[in-house]
Amino acid sequence: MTTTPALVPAAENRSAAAVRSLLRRMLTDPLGACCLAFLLFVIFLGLSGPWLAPTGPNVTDLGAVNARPFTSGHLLGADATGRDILSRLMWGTRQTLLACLVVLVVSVAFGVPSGLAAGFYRGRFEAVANWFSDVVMSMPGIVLLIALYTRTGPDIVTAMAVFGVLVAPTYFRLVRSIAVGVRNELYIDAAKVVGLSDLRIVARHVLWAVRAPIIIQSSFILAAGIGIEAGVGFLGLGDPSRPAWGSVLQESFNNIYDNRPGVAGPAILISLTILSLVLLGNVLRDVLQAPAGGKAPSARRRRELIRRARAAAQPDDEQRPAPPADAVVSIRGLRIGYPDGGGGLREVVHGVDLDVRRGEIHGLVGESGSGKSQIAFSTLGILPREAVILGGSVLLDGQDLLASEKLMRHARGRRIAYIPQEPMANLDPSFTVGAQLTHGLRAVKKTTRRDAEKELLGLLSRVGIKDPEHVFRLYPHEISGGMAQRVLICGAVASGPDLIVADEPTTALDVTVQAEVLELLRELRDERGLAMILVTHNLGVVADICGCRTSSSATADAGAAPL
Ligand SMILES: Nc1ncnc2c1ncn2[C@@H]1O[C@H](COP(=O)(O)OP(=O)(O)OP(=O)(O)O)[C@@H](O)[C@H]1O
Repeated sequence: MTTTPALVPAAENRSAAAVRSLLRRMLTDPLGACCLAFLLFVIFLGLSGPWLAPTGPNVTDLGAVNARPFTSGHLLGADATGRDILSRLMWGTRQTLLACLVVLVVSVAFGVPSGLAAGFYRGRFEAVANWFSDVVMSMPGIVLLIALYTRTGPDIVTAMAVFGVLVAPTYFRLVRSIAVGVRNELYIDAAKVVGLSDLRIVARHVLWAVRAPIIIQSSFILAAGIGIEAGVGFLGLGDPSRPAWGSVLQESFNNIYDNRPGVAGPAILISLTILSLVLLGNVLRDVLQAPAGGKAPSARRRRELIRRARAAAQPDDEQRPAPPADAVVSIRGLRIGYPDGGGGLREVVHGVDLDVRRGEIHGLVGESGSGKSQIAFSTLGILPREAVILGGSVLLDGQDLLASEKLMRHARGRRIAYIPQEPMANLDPSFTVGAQLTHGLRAVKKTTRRDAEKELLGLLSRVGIKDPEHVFRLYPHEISGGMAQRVLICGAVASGPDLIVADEPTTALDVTVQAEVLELLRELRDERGLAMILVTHNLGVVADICGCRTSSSATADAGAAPL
């Protein structure tokens, strides 16, 4: 017995659901819906041309020579030989769409596989492919197309295939740069370790990562294809026996002194199609590259969600104990939710009360996903954009930080500091340790650079960094994880905060360094009378550093397990 067959329909359902969700999000965007509707109309125009066009593409009506738009029987007018412009545009739509499709297929066929191979394998292939791409990009497209005309005659498909080769480097560069990043991800190493071939890894993981940028880029390439096809036709390089948008525009333009409004039909159609494709590309970018957590709700929607959540709250939810006088920070009735993607809200923190006193390290424990980080982030005002604070307060000196962005900004870094989980990821690799610490301190404290450096060197030594002058000049990649965490602790305490929020500060460190860092935190608490919120999974850490004073009120989504 195997469960594999059951997984296939599930995966298919998931991708069908993803496509449906993408379409829904595009259609709910008014701009996306309008662009899509217009492009569907253009496709309909092309497909229905032979049946719905008022006349054939080359039928002349000598009575209608240079007829203006809205003349009877000629909605968009007629050209100098009496051919109906609307009919020629409808017949020509197929030729134009075919030309765009050729550009797209050729450029994707050349650009995407070469970009994937160059980004994934790098080395000599990448160097050669880069060189080719640079050479191709430096070629003057229109001049090449004119030169081609002299050899092949009016062959729009060949001309657009050549244009496809000329724009292939845009895909190559895009795909290569993404593939270079993806190949270093740990899941690629994991895929190699389980024995997947390079081809399967590229097809399954790398191609998946580049799919959204390729789709977005394609709409811009299609727009460029229409422009180039129109340009080629306009220069008279198209096939005179087959109408296309560019050649219809050229005929109308040649006749502009006799029938000025006649240019309007083809010009508007070409412009609107290019505009729709470009705008659709922008909408696709917004939809496909929206943050994983989803879109932040609008202010109106946010108010509505808060109103509904408050209406649904139990009456005793609002009756909270008054904050004790000696608390540095008090959280009361904190409730946080996230839009669930179906118009509702998923509440992840359900009414948390918490007081932290001076000199107290308050352990915040709970199983993964129970909302510990959400509570910590809300005291710092750094919740994700899509988070909705449904109720409650974070009181510092009796003032609610959640009620005023100005208060929160002022408190953050000065009164409340943060020690993160991943020390390396929180240091900018482009700047030295000293530059980052000095910049951070001078952002919250009026002091000269020299004084700031002096103070920071003393603090670095205090947090256990040997030879602080040397470390001050090093870049983050030149120090160890434990040293990086000490540097961040130094940065956090430098401004003399009242409260430190430490989000799993020892998780990324090895056991010996963990113990040293915890000891350091305890010493700093004792020396400076700091209050601390310590988010952790590690009950040993809690027992060691927090004594018996741990939160018993973090009742969040997945069922916190307070001590
Ligand atoms: N940006 C987001 N969008 C939607 N839901 C989110 C987002 N961030 C967090 N959540 C949800 O909020 C809940 C609490 O997350 P949080 O990160 O606070 O958990 P945690 O207790 O800190 O977990 P861990 O110990 O694993 O870090 C989780 O169910 C999570 O799925």
